[in-house]
Amino acid sequence: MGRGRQRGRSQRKHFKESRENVWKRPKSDAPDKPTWEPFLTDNPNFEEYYKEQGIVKAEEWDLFMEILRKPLPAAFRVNSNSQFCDEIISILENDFVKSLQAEAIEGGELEAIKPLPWYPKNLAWHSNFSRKEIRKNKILERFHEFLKLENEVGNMTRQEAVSMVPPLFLDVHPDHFVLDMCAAPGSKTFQLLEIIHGASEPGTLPNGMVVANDVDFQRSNLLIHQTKRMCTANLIVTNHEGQQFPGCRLKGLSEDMPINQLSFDRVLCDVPCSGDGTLRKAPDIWRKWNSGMGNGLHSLQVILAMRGLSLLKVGGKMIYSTCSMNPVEDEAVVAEILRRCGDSVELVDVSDKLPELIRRPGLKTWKVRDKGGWFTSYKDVPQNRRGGVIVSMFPSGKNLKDSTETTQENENGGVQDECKETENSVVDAIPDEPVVEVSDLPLERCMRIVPHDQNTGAFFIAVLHKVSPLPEFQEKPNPRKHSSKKNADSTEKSPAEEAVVSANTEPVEEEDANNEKDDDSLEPEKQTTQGETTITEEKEANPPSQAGGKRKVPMQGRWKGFDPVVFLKEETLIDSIKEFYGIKDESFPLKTPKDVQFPFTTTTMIIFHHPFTSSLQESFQSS
Ligand SMILES: C[S@@+](CC[C@H](N)C(=O)[O-])C[C@H]1O[C@@H](n2cnc3c(N)ncnc32)[C@H](O)[C@@H]1O
Repeated sequence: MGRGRQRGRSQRKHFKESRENVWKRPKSDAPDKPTWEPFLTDNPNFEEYYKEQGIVKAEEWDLFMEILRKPLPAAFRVNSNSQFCDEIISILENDFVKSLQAEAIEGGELEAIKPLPWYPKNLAWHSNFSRKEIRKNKILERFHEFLKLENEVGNMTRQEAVSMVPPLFLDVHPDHFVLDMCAAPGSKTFQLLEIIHGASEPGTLPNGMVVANDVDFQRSNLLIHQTKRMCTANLIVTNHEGQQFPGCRLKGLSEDMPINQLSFDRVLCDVPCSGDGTLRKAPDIWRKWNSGMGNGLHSLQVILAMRGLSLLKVGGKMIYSTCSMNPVEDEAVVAEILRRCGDSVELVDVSDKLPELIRRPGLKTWKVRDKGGWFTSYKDVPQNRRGGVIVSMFPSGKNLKDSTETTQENENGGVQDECKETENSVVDAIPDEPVVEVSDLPLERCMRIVPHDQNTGAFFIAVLHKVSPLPEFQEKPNPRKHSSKKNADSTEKSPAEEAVVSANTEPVEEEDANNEKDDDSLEPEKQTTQGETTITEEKEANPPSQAGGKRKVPMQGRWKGFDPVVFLKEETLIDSIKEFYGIKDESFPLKTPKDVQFPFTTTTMIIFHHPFTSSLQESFQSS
């Protein structure tokens, strides 16, 4: 057994043990025994911040906090492409639900697993059992084993309920080219692949494809691990800074077809964020949270979204989403990209879609906080705070004081006149009162899901439609301006802000947390082939810089992560697989030809796991 695998096991054990103990209270009969304290579920800064932002109505506040402090119910999805999909739903409905209901009636306590009412075709479910209950109850134990096994083979996926929402609003079709810009650990990529494969006949490949990108190569391992359960040939995984994602060229299928610039029908921009929507699942965020976390990510989020829009086809749609409730990471980012894009991008009203999903309209007004205090308008931000607090964080996106001064110099119009001039904002100002900026962009079309709406985590989603090419200067990434390392807007980091590095990523489901292997040797290729289409990078992206704090840069050169191709070397193992699948030598030669290197044969074995064996077999044999 390799060193990497051993280390992985012990990491997993340690991880599990620490997770088990998170909610455990010290036993009164063993006071001297060292035990884990439960995580604090208090943070005065958090409470003050969200009260001030009016994230929920005053009368909802106590319920909001109460639910935030409760552990999150587990949620999972049945893979709609699995050949066992109907069977699995039937087992859930007729076996587990009924047995649990019967037990609940007898014992009066257990709550049965339930489908999520807003997810189509009863494909997504949630259950609300503690680990203790699982250990004590035979049906739950059996259910847990079932879930683990089906998850492993790709028939089911554990995924936080609200994280399932963005792909549902993206309106993906099987022939779409989709870019998932910040994709790891890949739960939404998996959903996108399900849609791409949705209509294809067994043995055929759909025309669409998903390019799943993440800057973090270690998290990309999880992405590969997650998506390989789909057995798809319609996925490319890339390791770029999303804001520098390179322009790609599609090589024509025939000589008379010109080379085309690759643009995407759909883009999912599920950005790194402060992650306070995942507090119920990752309670350590209670301790780390501070308002600087959101401020420090705002600029990166804007440039990621802008690059997504520039890679989007005219007529295409993009989702901007975060698992944060913070308006500086949510509405402020959407407002800024709408301002930058002018009439070329619209915020889509999706209020009639998925009516059973409870959500709230986006905010029109918010404030910005940093160590210096609260600011209602950029004009109030002192010079020495302007490194960390920038103008696009405010509802107007403008430095109203500067404009007002100009207006006042010309005539006595004051702020009200400025208000007329400001296309995208309304400003309520009474002399000597703080200015309250209210965006008049249609931000109510964004949606925010808060935990007490339907016992979930929190999420923010905006659907954008590119109606015409972006203003020319917004179409291309500007390496100088857009490199996150050099981004002056987000340089000021408080010590607690550094904590964002661990909080800004959607937490990985426990089962996914152990996929490391450290002795792999697959060279990443500059050219990737998908079907007959060759995708060539137009240019090398700039050297990767640090995104969103002290993020590790992706490994260049040798692939050091999880190897998606397993090399089988033992003849006996190969023979047993041949026997199991009934593979005949003449139809699919597996023996190593004398003049061919061994990996040729072993790669063939991997392709054999692929459901589209016949078509791949043909192209493989002819190559
Ligand atoms: C919220 S998580 C994405 C969750 C993922 N969409 C899913 O559903 O499984 C954000 C991801 O963005 C990645 N990330 C951070 N900075 C990035 C950048 N500049 N470009 C691309 N990805 C980035 C992180 O590594 C992280 O995996």
